[in-house]
Amino acid sequence: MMKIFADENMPLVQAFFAKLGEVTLFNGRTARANDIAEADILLVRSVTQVNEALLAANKKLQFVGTATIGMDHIDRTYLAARNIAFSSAPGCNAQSVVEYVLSSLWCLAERYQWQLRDKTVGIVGVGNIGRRLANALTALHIPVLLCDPIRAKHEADFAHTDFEQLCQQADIISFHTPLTKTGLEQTTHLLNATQLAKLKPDCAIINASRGGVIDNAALLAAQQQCRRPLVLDVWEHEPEILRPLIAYCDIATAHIAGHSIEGKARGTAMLYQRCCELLQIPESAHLSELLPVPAVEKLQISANFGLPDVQNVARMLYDVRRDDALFRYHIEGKGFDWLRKSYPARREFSALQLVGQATPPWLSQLGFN
Ligand SMILES: NC(=O)C1=CN([C@@H]2O[C@H](COP(=O)(O)OP(=O)(O)OC[C@H]3O[C@@H](n4cnc5c(N)ncnc54)[C@H](O)[C@@H]3O)[C@@H](O)[C@H]2O)C=CC1
Ligand SMILES: O=C(O)C(=O)[C@H](O)COP(=O)(O)O
Repeated sequence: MMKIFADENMPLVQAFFAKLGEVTLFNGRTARANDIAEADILLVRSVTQVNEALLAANKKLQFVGTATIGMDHIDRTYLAARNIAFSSAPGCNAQSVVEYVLSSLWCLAERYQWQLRDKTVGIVGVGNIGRRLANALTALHIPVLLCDPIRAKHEADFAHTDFEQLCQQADIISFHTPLTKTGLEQTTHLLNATQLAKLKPDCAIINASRGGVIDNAALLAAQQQCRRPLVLDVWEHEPEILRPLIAYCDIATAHIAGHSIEGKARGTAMLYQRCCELLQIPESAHLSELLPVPAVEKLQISANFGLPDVQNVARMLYDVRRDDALFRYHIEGKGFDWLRKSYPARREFSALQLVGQATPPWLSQLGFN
């Protein structure tokens, strides 16, 4: 019987994988080689470094899956050398991150009395998340600048703004790149002391990508010099983050931007589908049948429903201030990993059906059903 080892924080892993083999759960942050030496299939999330140190003792491993978008914790070169099949879950929680950013923008606009339509949002990294965010902001009539040099190289019609220019022009910058450490477009410390000095004095920074995309020490120094609006979901050296930085954040959260129920569950479902393909067996479990029924399924809207109302409806589903309050209350005591493991349920906009005579088309651009 197949031995499947899965991170204990993967939702629905028994529901999906129990028919494929014997499922054993493990602590993703502390897992060592002996813990998973018997695995035929290894399913992880972002906190497990999958490399030779972890896998050298396991000679039978056939497949590694990460139920995440980011892959910076996976040594893909080593897996290829061992001829171990690999899959991530591209886009699984992209909408969840977009809704995190939208909630943060509405929170900042309220706090600083901004009119978001008067602000230009620079999106750095325009893949699954960045493009969805750009669509949503456009639906809200918020101007955007797009920075993605890799897409610019391959897509003649991509409206690229280079990073230097974006830093000088944007009123708000949101990062959505992978964390890469090599290559011409590497993103480690993409926002460093030099670039920070070039931002508009009140340019807001939002990071829900990876902590290392921003030099956190330089960010702290810059904030101490001249405090700007700041939203951090990801931090360098998680879970041992730079604690003094928290006081300089408007919103501080524990790497939970992608943690909607749908976002995490889609990750498990995508790995299940990939395993079924590899094992050449038909899928017998389906996400639509396994997601819990939302507390609020439908909302009747009238012809008067407009953009100001969407913020109120969105806040009913998710208000990032909840996560910020939890973070500040528990970070010193129960800590970063506890905050992630015990993350309260959060449903995506798609869980709510807005019913009306003529629902505005921009609602679907925001992710509503
Ligand atoms: N905070 C959280 O909970 C979550 C964080 N993430 C992070 O967000 C990242 C992005 O996610 P997706 O949009 O789904 O990935 P994606 O791979 O679809 O898009 C990333 C985009 O960044 C671009 N890029 C790479 N290097 C760049 C550079 N130097 N400057 C500008 N653009 C660059 C790529 O060309 C690509 O279009 C993930 O790699 C992951 O690290 C993803 C999900 C949840
Ligand atoms: O998908 C990604 O990439 C993320 O950053 C996930 O939100 C990470 O979630 P965990 O695997 O750390 O629970």
